[in-house]
Amino acid sequence: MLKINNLHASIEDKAILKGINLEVKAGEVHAIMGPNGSGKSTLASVIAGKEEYEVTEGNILLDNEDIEELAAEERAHKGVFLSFQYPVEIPGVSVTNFMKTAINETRKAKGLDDMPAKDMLKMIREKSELLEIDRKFLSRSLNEGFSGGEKKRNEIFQMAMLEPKLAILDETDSGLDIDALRIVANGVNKLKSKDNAVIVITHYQRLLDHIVPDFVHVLYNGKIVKSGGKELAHELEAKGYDWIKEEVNA
Ligand SMILES: Nc1ncnc2c1ncn2[C@@H]1O[C@H](COP(=O)(O)OP(=O)(O)OP(=O)(O)O)[C@@H](O)[C@H]1O
Repeated sequence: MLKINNLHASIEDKAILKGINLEVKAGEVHAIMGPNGSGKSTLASVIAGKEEYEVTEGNILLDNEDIEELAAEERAHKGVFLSFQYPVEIPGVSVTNFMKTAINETRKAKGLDDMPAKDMLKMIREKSELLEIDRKFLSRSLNEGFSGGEKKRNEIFQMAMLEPKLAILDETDSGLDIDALRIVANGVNKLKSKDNAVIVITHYQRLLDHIVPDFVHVLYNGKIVKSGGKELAHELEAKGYDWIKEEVNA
Protein backbone atom coordinates (compact mmCIF):
# COMPACT_ATOMS: atom_id res chain seq x y z
CA MET A 1 0.00 0.00 0.00
CA LEU A 2 2.67 2.49 1.10
CA LYS A 3 6.22 2.25 -0.07
CA ILE A 4 8.81 4.82 0.89
CA ASN A 5 12.14 4.65 -0.89
CA ASN A 6 15.26 6.47 0.23
CA LEU A 7 13.25 9.48 1.35
CA HIS A 8 15.19 12.63 2.15
CA ALA A 9 13.35 15.75 3.25
CA SER A 10 14.29 19.10 4.63
CA ILE A 11 12.74 22.19 6.10
CA GLU A 12 14.25 25.62 5.59
CA ASP A 13 17.30 23.93 4.05
CA LYS A 14 17.85 21.82 7.15
CA ALA A 15 17.97 18.10 6.30
CA ILE A 16 15.66 16.18 8.63
CA LEU A 17 14.90 12.89 6.91
CA LYS A 18 18.02 11.23 5.60
CA GLY A 19 17.07 8.11 3.70
CA ILE A 20 13.89 6.50 5.02
CA ASN A 21 12.84 3.13 3.62
CA LEU A 22 9.52 1.77 4.78
CA GLU A 23 6.92 -0.56 3.38
CA VAL A 24 3.45 -0.80 4.89
CA LYS A 25 1.07 -3.41 3.56
CA ALA A 26 -2.72 -3.47 3.84
CA GLY A 27 -3.87 -4.93 7.16
CA GLU A 28 -0.69 -3.96 9.00
CA VAL A 29 -0.09 -1.70 11.99
CA HIS A 30 3.33 -0.07 12.20
CA ALA A 31 4.61 1.85 15.19
CA ILE A 32 7.30 4.47 14.88
CA MET A 33 9.26 5.38 17.97
CA GLY A 34 12.50 7.26 18.52
CA PRO A 35 14.12 10.00 20.57
CA ASN A 36 12.91 13.60 20.50
CA GLY A 37 13.80 15.44 17.34
CA SER A 38 14.60 12.30 15.35
CA GLY A 39 12.12 13.19 12.58
CA LYS A 40 8.98 11.22 13.42
CA SER A 41 6.49 14.05 13.04
CA THR A 42 8.35 15.25 9.97
CA LEU A 43 7.91 11.83 8.37
CA ALA A 44 4.17 11.93 9.11
CA SER A 45 3.89 15.43 7.64
CA VAL A 46 5.85 14.53 4.52
CA ILE A 47 3.69 11.47 3.84
CA ALA A 48 0.57 13.60 4.28
CA GLY A 49 2.02 16.24 1.96
CA LYS A 50 2.40 19.27 4.21
CA GLU A 51 3.84 22.03 2.11
CA GLU A 52 6.55 23.35 4.42
CA TYR A 53 8.68 20.28 3.85
CA GLU A 54 10.74 19.73 0.76
CA VAL A 55 11.44 16.25 -0.50
CA THR A 56 15.01 16.37 -1.80
CA GLU A 57 15.47 12.72 -2.75
CA GLY A 58 13.55 9.47 -2.92
CA ASN A 59 9.85 8.88 -3.33
CA ILE A 60 6.59 7.89 -1.67
CA LEU A 61 4.33 5.42 -3.45
CA LEU A 62 0.71 4.90 -2.47
CA ASP A 63 -0.69 1.85 -4.23
CA ASN A 64 2.24 2.07 -6.64
CA GLU A 65 1.46 5.69 -7.52
CA ASP A 66 4.08 8.32 -6.79
CA ILE A 67 2.25 10.90 -4.66
CA GLU A 68 5.10 13.38 -4.47
CA GLU A 69 3.42 15.94 -6.70
CA LEU A 70 0.03 15.73 -4.98
CA ALA A 71 -1.15 18.39 -2.55
CA ALA A 72 -2.14 17.36 0.98
CA GLU A 73 -5.82 17.61 0.08
CA GLU A 74 -5.40 15.31 -2.92
CA ARG A 75 -3.57 12.79 -0.78
CA ALA A 76 -6.41 12.95 1.73
CA HIS A 77 -8.84 12.24 -1.07
CA LYS A 78 -6.76 9.20 -1.97
CA GLY A 79 -7.22 7.92 1.56
CA VAL A 80 -4.31 9.29 3.58
CA PHE A 81 -5.40 10.52 6.99
CA LEU A 82 -3.11 12.35 9.40
CA SER A 83 -4.33 12.99 12.92
CA PHE A 84 -4.73 16.64 13.84
CA GLN A 85 -4.85 17.62 10.22
CA TYR A 86 -7.86 19.80 11.00
CA PRO A 87 -7.22 21.17 14.49
CA VAL A 88 -9.01 24.44 13.82
CA GLU A 89 -11.79 25.78 15.97
CA ILE A 90 -14.83 26.62 13.87
CA PRO A 91 -17.44 28.37 15.96
CA GLY A 92 -20.93 27.71 14.66
CA VAL A 93 -19.93 24.65 12.64
CA SER A 94 -20.84 21.44 14.37
CA VAL A 95 -18.77 18.28 14.41
CA THR A 96 -21.47 16.66 12.26
CA ASN A 97 -21.66 19.42 9.68
CA PHE A 98 -17.93 19.61 9.36
CA MET A 99 -17.85 15.86 8.75
CA LYS A 100 -20.61 16.05 6.13
CA THR A 101 -18.64 18.66 4.22
CA ALA A 102 -15.40 16.69 4.46
CA ILE A 103 -17.05 13.51 3.20
CA ASN A 104 -18.80 15.21 0.34
CA GLU A 105 -15.61 16.96 -0.72
CA THR A 106 -13.87 13.60 -0.89
CA ARG A 107 -16.75 12.20 -2.93
CA LYS A 108 -16.66 15.20 -5.26
CA ALA A 109 -12.95 14.64 -5.87
CA LYS A 110 -13.84 11.11 -6.97
CA GLY A 111 -16.58 12.38 -9.28
CA LEU A 112 -19.40 11.20 -7.00
CA ASP A 113 -22.51 13.09 -5.95
CA ASP A 114 -23.09 14.15 -2.34
CA MET A 115 -23.92 11.30 -0.01
CA PRO A 116 -27.71 11.19 0.42
CA ALA A 117 -28.71 12.69 3.78
CA LYS A 118 -30.28 9.44 4.91
CA ASP A 119 -27.08 7.48 4.30
CA MET A 120 -25.01 10.17 5.97
CA LEU A 121 -27.16 10.05 9.09
CA LYS A 122 -26.98 6.27 9.17
CA MET A 123 -23.21 6.37 8.89
CA ILE A 124 -22.93 9.02 11.60
CA ARG A 125 -25.14 6.93 13.86
CA GLU A 126 -23.22 3.72 13.24
CA LYS A 127 -19.77 5.22 13.67
CA SER A 128 -20.68 7.22 16.75
CA GLU A 129 -22.18 4.12 18.36
CA LEU A 130 -19.12 2.08 17.46
CA LEU A 131 -16.87 4.63 19.13
CA GLU A 132 -19.30 5.32 22.01
CA ILE A 133 -19.61 8.97 21.11
CA ASP A 134 -22.43 10.86 22.75
CA ARG A 135 -25.01 12.45 20.42
CA LYS A 136 -24.66 15.79 22.19
CA PHE A 137 -21.00 15.87 21.29
CA LEU A 138 -21.81 15.70 17.58
CA SER A 139 -23.75 18.95 17.70
CA ARG A 140 -21.02 20.92 19.43
CA SER A 141 -18.97 23.54 17.55
CA LEU A 142 -15.84 22.03 16.10
CA ASN A 143 -12.97 22.04 18.58
CA GLU A 144 -14.42 25.03 20.46
CA GLY A 145 -13.59 24.52 24.11
CA PHE A 146 -12.80 20.86 23.52
CA SER A 147 -10.77 19.15 26.21
CA GLY A 148 -7.77 17.10 25.16
CA GLY A 149 -9.83 13.92 25.36
CA GLU A 150 -12.67 15.45 23.34
CA LYS A 151 -10.22 16.54 20.64
CA LYS A 152 -8.96 12.96 20.47
CA ARG A 153 -12.51 11.65 20.27
CA ASN A 154 -13.31 14.07 17.46
CA GLU A 155 -10.18 13.05 15.62
CA ILE A 156 -10.96 9.35 15.87
CA PHE A 157 -14.52 10.08 14.77
CA GLN A 158 -13.17 11.91 11.71
CA MET A 159 -11.00 8.90 10.98
CA ALA A 160 -13.95 6.54 11.35
CA MET A 161 -16.10 8.61 9.02
CA LEU A 162 -13.46 9.14 6.34
CA GLU A 163 -12.48 5.44 6.33
CA PRO A 164 -8.90 6.14 5.27
CA LYS A 165 -6.75 3.63 3.50
CA LEU A 166 -3.74 4.77 5.48
CA ALA A 167 -4.18 6.41 8.88
CA ILE A 168 -1.19 8.10 10.46
CA LEU A 169 -1.66 8.90 14.12
CA ASP A 170 0.99 11.16 15.55
CA GLU A 171 0.55 10.81 19.28
CA THR A 172 3.92 12.18 20.33
CA ASP A 173 2.70 15.59 21.41
CA SER A 174 -0.82 14.77 22.36
CA GLY A 175 -0.21 14.24 26.07
CA LEU A 176 -2.38 11.15 26.08
CA ASP A 177 -3.93 10.52 29.44
CA ILE A 178 -5.52 7.19 30.26
CA ASP A 179 -8.87 8.16 28.71
CA ALA A 180 -7.37 9.55 25.52
CA LEU A 181 -5.18 6.48 25.23
CA ARG A 182 -8.24 4.28 25.49
CA ILE A 183 -10.12 6.38 22.91
CA VAL A 184 -7.27 6.14 20.42
CA ALA A 185 -6.63 2.44 21.03
CA ASN A 186 -10.30 1.42 20.89
CA GLY A 187 -10.88 3.51 17.80
CA VAL A 188 -7.93 2.05 15.94
CA ASN A 189 -8.79 -1.50 16.93
CA LYS A 190 -12.40 -1.15 15.87
CA LEU A 191 -11.54 0.45 12.55
CA LYS A 192 -8.68 -1.85 11.64
CA SER A 193 -9.33 -4.09 8.66
CA LYS A 194 -7.49 -6.16 6.09
CA ASP A 195 -7.89 -3.31 3.60
CA ASN A 196 -6.41 -0.46 5.59
CA ALA A 197 -3.19 0.24 7.41
CA VAL A 198 -2.17 2.30 10.39
CA ILE A 199 1.05 4.04 11.35
CA VAL A 200 1.16 5.06 15.01
CA ILE A 201 3.86 7.42 16.15
CA THR A 202 4.32 7.29 19.87
CA HIS A 203 6.71 7.67 22.77
CA TYR A 204 4.69 5.31 24.90
CA GLN A 205 5.04 1.59 24.91
CA ARG A 206 1.79 1.42 26.88
CA LEU A 207 -0.20 2.63 23.86
CA LEU A 208 1.20 -0.39 22.03
CA ASP A 209 -0.17 -2.70 24.71
CA HIS A 210 -3.58 -1.65 23.39
CA ILE A 211 -2.84 -1.20 19.71
CA VAL A 212 -0.64 -4.18 19.03
CA PRO A 213 1.73 -3.33 16.19
CA ASP A 214 2.95 -5.83 13.62
CA PHE A 215 6.19 -3.87 13.29
CA VAL A 216 8.03 -1.33 15.43
CA HIS A 217 10.59 0.99 13.86
CA VAL A 218 13.08 3.23 15.58
CA LEU A 219 13.79 6.52 13.91
CA TYR A 220 17.04 8.19 14.86
CA ASN A 221 18.66 11.14 13.22
CA GLY A 222 16.38 10.98 10.19
CA LYS A 223 16.76 7.26 9.48
CA ILE A 224 15.05 4.07 10.52
CA VAL A 225 17.90 2.42 12.37
CA LYS A 226 16.11 -0.59 13.79
CA SER A 227 12.92 -2.51 13.07
CA GLY A 228 11.37 -5.40 14.90
CA GLY A 229 8.17 -6.80 16.28
CA LYS A 230 6.19 -5.55 19.27
CA GLU A 231 8.88 -6.84 21.64
CA LEU A 232 11.16 -4.06 20.39
CA ALA A 233 8.87 -1.51 22.04
CA HIS A 234 9.27 -3.34 25.37
CA GLU A 235 13.00 -3.39 24.95
CA LEU A 236 13.02 0.38 24.31
CA GLU A 237 10.85 0.97 27.36
CA ALA A 238 13.26 -1.01 29.51
CA LYS A 239 16.55 0.18 28.03
CA GLY A 240 15.89 3.61 26.51
CA TYR A 241 17.58 4.68 23.28
CA ASP A 242 21.26 4.91 24.26
CA TRP A 243 22.07 1.36 23.17
CA ILE A 244 20.59 2.08 19.76
CA LYS A 245 22.53 5.31 19.42
CA GLU A 246 25.71 3.45 20.37
CA GLU A 247 25.01 0.77 17.77
CA VAL A 248 24.43 3.42 15.10
CA ASN A 249 27.45 5.49 16.03
CA ALA A 250 29.81 2.51 16.45
N1 LIG B 1 8.97 23.90 11.03
C1 LIG B 1 10.22 23.60 11.41
N2 LIG B 1 11.21 24.53 11.36
C2 LIG B 1 12.48 24.24 11.74
N3 LIG B 1 12.86 23.03 12.20
C3 LIG B 1 11.93 22.08 12.26
C4 LIG B 1 10.58 22.30 11.88
N4 LIG B 1 9.88 21.15 12.04
C5 LIG B 1 10.77 20.25 12.53
N5 LIG B 1 11.99 20.81 12.67
C6 LIG B 1 13.19 20.16 13.20
O1 LIG B 1 13.28 18.87 12.66
C7 LIG B 1 13.79 17.95 13.62
C8 LIG B 1 12.84 16.78 13.71
O2 LIG B 1 11.61 17.21 14.26
P1 LIG B 1 10.37 16.26 14.41
O3 LIG B 1 9.27 17.05 15.03
O4 LIG B 1 10.09 15.58 13.13
O5 LIG B 1 10.92 15.18 15.44
P2 LIG B 1 10.15 14.12 16.32
O6 LIG B 1 10.95 12.86 16.18
O7 LIG B 1 8.72 14.06 15.94
O8 LIG B 1 10.34 14.72 17.76
P3 LIG B 1 9.47 14.60 19.12
O9 LIG B 1 9.66 13.21 19.59
O10 LIG B 1 10.16 15.58 20.00
O11 LIG B 1 8.06 14.95 18.80
C9 LIG B 1 13.96 18.74 14.91
O12 LIG B 1 15.32 19.10 15.03
C10 LIG B 1 13.09 19.95 14.70
O13 LIG B 1 13.58 21.06 15.40
